[in-house]
Amino acid sequence: MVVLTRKIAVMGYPCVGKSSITLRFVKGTFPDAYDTTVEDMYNKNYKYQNRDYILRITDTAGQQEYSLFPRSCSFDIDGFILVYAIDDRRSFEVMQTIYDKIRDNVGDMRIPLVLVGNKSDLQYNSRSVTKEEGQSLAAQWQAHFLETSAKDNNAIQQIFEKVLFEIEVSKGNIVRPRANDGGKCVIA
Ligand SMILES: Nc1nc2c(ncn2[C@@H]2O[C@H](COP(=O)(O)OP(=O)(O)OP(=O)(O)O)[C@@H](O)[C@H]2O)c(=O)[nH]1
Repeated sequence: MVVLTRKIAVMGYPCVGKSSITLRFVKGTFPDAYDTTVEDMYNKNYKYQNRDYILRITDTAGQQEYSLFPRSCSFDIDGFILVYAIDDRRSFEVMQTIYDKIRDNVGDMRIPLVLVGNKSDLQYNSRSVTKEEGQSLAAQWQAHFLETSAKDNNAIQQIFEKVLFEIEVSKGNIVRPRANDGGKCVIA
């Protein structure tokens, strides 16, 4: 049996839910207490489109505008998940800076990347970034966009499936569907 290894980095401002998203996906749990991450690495066996994967997920320490780009994300990462929290405007504003640093490290080609607005469960009380703003930023990057809640387990699995889809497209294993294909993808 062939098992494919794919490396994914989860990046973003502190306290936006990077660890919570990762733990929700890897272990199915939501940690109650907030614990600042230095850097954690998780492995998850995952089946996607009839292929078996080991996903190696790096949950990075939160990045501010002037943080150094984590060495662990400088090379050998197949796809990125960039997370902000919809109730934290600052966390959205640093997304472009983090994206620019990824580009500096990875180069010019299209980067397999998903932009995530987390904490969607707070949308009625404390939203400070609109869904349209998230969509528009992701469109500029030609990236996928999702609003999620690690707390409510909303759209978490989709984050990882979308990044995996982009990774496989970039490796030529899946052909991106054309607009008139009715959204079906073709396994190469
Ligand atoms: N309401 C709500 N709270 C969340 C959600 N996800 C995470 N949190 C809370 O946000 C806080 C930070 O979550 P973490 O997952 O530790 O965030 P992080 O981005 O990994 O933080 P750093 O390690 O400091 O960078 C914790 O109190 C979580 O319980 C969510 O979807 N909804």
